[in-house]
Amino acid sequence: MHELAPILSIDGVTVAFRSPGQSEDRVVLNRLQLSVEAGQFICLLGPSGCGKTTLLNCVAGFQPYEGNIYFNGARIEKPGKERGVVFQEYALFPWFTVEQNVEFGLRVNGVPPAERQERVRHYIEMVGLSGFEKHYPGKLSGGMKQRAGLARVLANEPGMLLMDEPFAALDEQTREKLQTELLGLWEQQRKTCLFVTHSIQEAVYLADRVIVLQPNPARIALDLRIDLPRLRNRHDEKLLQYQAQISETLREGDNPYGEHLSIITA
Ligand SMILES: Nc1ncnc2c1ncn2[C@@H]1O[C@H](COP(=O)(O)OP(=O)(O)OP(=O)(O)O)[C@@H](O)[C@H]1O
Repeated sequence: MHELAPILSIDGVTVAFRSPGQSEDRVVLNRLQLSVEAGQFICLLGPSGCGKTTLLNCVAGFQPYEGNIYFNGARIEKPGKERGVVFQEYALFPWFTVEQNVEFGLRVNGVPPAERQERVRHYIEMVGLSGFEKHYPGKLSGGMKQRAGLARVLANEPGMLLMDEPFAALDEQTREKLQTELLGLWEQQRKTCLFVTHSIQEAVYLADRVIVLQPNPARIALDLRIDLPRLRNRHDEKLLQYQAQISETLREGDNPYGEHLSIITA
């Protein structure tokens, strides 16, 4: 049978850090392997400090690593506009309006003015911020800031979205709303997503595939396909079974630092 070539191939990736005052490196990622097919929505879950952000940063091109990461066949060496990163803290310029924030990356990337304007309009509308173009981030709610942050990244039309706990700073109601909106956007474009979260519920609601990492160094303890159509019912029995399976894996984890208590299970 013909196998789809992965769009993202993480092959033997190792990252070690030297903490201040320590004489030895701490290996956070050790020869990690992961293949992601185009269009897949992957959630990375694991105890605090296990290396989720480090892995995402390697794929974003922010973090040097040993081994190989290929995106669309090219080795990742530095950040690139084909990989859009959405952070928890919105990463908006406070002195720019919403539309100026969305336009900024397009200017930097030399997109011609007419196309820039059209893309700004299109993506602001897509995230539901039409009417707020002239507003400054300081005047927006957390959910609206994250919508603006998403529009800013989507406007660059990246091939993949890298999201590091993008909804963690939001209240529960807003978070759930944005999760559903994100899936709406994802259904339209089917971009490959790598999404870091602490929330098991968020992971099973969003993902095609949940990757559970265990720490010291990070290893894949569970690679779980979430085989349910979207939009999912958050109380669906099968969804709750997936949640229980993930909780169980996290409990079984060997975690001498006891940091897994930060995982949100309920
Ligand atoms: N630049 C750095 N220098 C030294 N140590 C680092 C650096 N970046 C990360 N680390 C360490 O690497 C480990 C993994 O960090 P990372 O942020 O990737 O974990 P995480 O799983 O994303 O954690 P969290 O869920 O709390 O965000 C942690 O022990 C962290 O302290």
